[in-house]
Amino acid sequence: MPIPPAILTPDLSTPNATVYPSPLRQTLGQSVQYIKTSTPPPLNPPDIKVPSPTTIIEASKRLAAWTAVDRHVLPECKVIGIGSGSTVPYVVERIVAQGKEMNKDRVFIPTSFQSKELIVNAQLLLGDVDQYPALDVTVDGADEVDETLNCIKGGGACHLREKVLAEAADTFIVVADYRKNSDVLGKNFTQGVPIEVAQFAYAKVLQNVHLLGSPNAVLRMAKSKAGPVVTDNGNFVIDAPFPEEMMKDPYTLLKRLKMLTGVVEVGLFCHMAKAAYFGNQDGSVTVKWHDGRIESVDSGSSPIPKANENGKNGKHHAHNVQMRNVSIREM
Ligand SMILES: O=C[C@H](O)[C@H](O)[C@H](O)COP(=O)(O)O
Repeated sequence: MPIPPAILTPDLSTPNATVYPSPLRQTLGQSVQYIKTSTPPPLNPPDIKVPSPTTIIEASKRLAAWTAVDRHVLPECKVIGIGSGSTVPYVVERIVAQGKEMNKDRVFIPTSFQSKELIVNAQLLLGDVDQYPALDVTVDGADEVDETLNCIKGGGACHLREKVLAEAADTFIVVADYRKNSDVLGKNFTQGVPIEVAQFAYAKVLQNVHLLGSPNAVLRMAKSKAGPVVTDNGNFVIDAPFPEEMMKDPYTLLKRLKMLTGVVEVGLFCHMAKAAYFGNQDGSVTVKWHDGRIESVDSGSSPIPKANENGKNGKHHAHNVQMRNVSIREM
């Protein structure tokens, strides 16, 4: 996929609250507020050919990733966590598009072998959390996100390092396509909560996870290798589907799972994300904020980004894809 050559310095203003206070839905004891934002930065996506279901999903991922990078990977962000999964390449793509000058004094911390490769291949400076235990921002994908920004992560078995970098960052941002936008975890991502376990302890942990309410929990097996998946940390992964009632309170479930001896990390990320960006089929981006606000960023009617006119001298110029003013709508 071509990296857009433009060096963009978008209008990186944060959402500018014209707040509509009517309490439409309760989340975390707060009312949902639908907000109107200032004109969001234009996107400048490269050409994508004829839409097919796959490219619509990919376009949705890209829209989410680019919008999130434009808003949260700001010039002052110098230590940046790079998540894992199929949405994160678009995050790196957009960061690269901010230009060499912007990136020359930044360091990028990977959450996996995959994201290390992305950083190295993009010729960005690779760092380690050993050297940089405090990050400005981490941007990562998710398998599912609920109403209050709890996430299931670890579909790619990367959730231990991802959680470390999510926690270490001042700002943790999630990017995903519309399929991940959910009200209760486990509805869309049905394979279960990923639980990284020490190899030695897996059978005992599995037994305990069954007793804890997930009788169908299994050890994750590799696809092109005989035997189980082994994480970047040399551990195994258990996938544990829990009943909806338990998934409605993921924080309690997280605490119970973490108490099991042999569990290294659980792929439930509770109360961590500041915002989650979902690219939609219609070309809009839904942004769920940690305080319950839901924003809809309309980038035009087509789900497939059109060709662009590149910016010059680090400034924005006209783009064919202009994100219109944010519309307010109930969801
Ligand atoms: O272990 C993998 C990570 O948690 C990913 O961020 C997650 O699985 C989402 O990946 P994708 O963007 O490919 O759906």
